Amino acid sequence: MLTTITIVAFSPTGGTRQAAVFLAKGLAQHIQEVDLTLPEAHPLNFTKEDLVLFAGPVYGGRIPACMTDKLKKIRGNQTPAIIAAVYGNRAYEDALLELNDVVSEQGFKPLAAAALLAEHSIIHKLAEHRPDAWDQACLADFSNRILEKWETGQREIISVIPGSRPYKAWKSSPNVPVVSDACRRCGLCAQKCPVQAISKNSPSDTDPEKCIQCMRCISICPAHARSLPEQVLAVLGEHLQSFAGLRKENELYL
Ligand SMILES: Cc1cc2nc3c(=O)[nH]c(=O)nc-3n(C[C@H](O)[C@H](O)[C@H](O)COP(=O)(O)O)c2cc1C
Repeated sequence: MLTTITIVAFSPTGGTRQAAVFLAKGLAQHIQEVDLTLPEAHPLNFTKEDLVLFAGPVYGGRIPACMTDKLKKIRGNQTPAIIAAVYGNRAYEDALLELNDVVSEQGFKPLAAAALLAEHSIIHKLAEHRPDAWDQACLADFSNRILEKWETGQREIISVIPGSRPYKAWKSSPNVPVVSDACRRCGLCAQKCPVQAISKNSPSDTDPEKCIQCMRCISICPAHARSLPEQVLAVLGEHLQSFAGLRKENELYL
C-alpha cells in the first residue's frame, strides 16, 4: 500500500467519485480529494513523488469541456497518474483517450487507465446502483495489479487506450431543467452548479448557453423541485432503451 493518493474528480451526481474512491482505497492508506465539481478554479502543482487519480464522467463519449478547462490549471512534474472515465452503460468512446491526452499534456504520466461503470445520471435504469459490490471487488483486484506494477518501477501504460483522434464532436442540448412550485428558492442549486448556469436571485432561471445538463441541481435539490422536461426524458429513455438490459463490465488497462 502507498501512503497517500490524491483523487481529482469532476462528479456532479457522485457516481464518478464513488468509483474513484473504490479504486483509491486499494492503493493508499490516505485519500486526499480535489473536487473539480465546485464552481471555483483549482490551480495546483504536483511533484514526481505524488500519485494522482483523475476521474471524470463521460458525456456524449467525451470528457466534459468544463472539466478539461479545470484540468488545464493543474500541473504535474512527471507525476505518476491513474485515469478513469466513468460512464453510464452506453459507451465511453473517446473519453478515456481524451483524459489521457489532457493530463499528459499537463505533465502527468498515466500508468494505468480504467473505463468504469456508474449509474446513468439521467436515465437511472442504466447501470442502476453501480458501482456495486462486484465492481468494488474488481477495483480492489485492479489496485493490487497497479501496486505490483508500481513496485517493479514501471511507469507507463502498456496497453493501447481505446478511442480515436480527432475526438467525437460534442453535441450540446438546449434542454435545461424545469422548476416546479415546490422550489423554496434556497439557492443551493445556484451555489453548487459547476458552471454557474443558475441565477442566484431567481433559481428557476437556468442559462441554456451555460448549462451542461450534468443533473447536479436535480440530484441535490432538497425540495425535489427540479427535473428535465418529461418529453426529453421520454425521448432519451427510448434512445437508450437497448442499453438498459445489459451489464457492461469495467475495462482496465495497465
Ligand atoms: C450530459 C450527459 C451525457 C452523458 N453521456 C453519456 C455517454 O455518452 N455514455 C454513457 O455511457 N453515459 C453517459 N452519461 C452518463 C454518465 O456518464 C454517468 O452517469 C456518470 O457516472 C455520471 O457521473 P456523476 O455521477 O459523477 O455525475 C451521460 C450523462 C450526462 C449527464
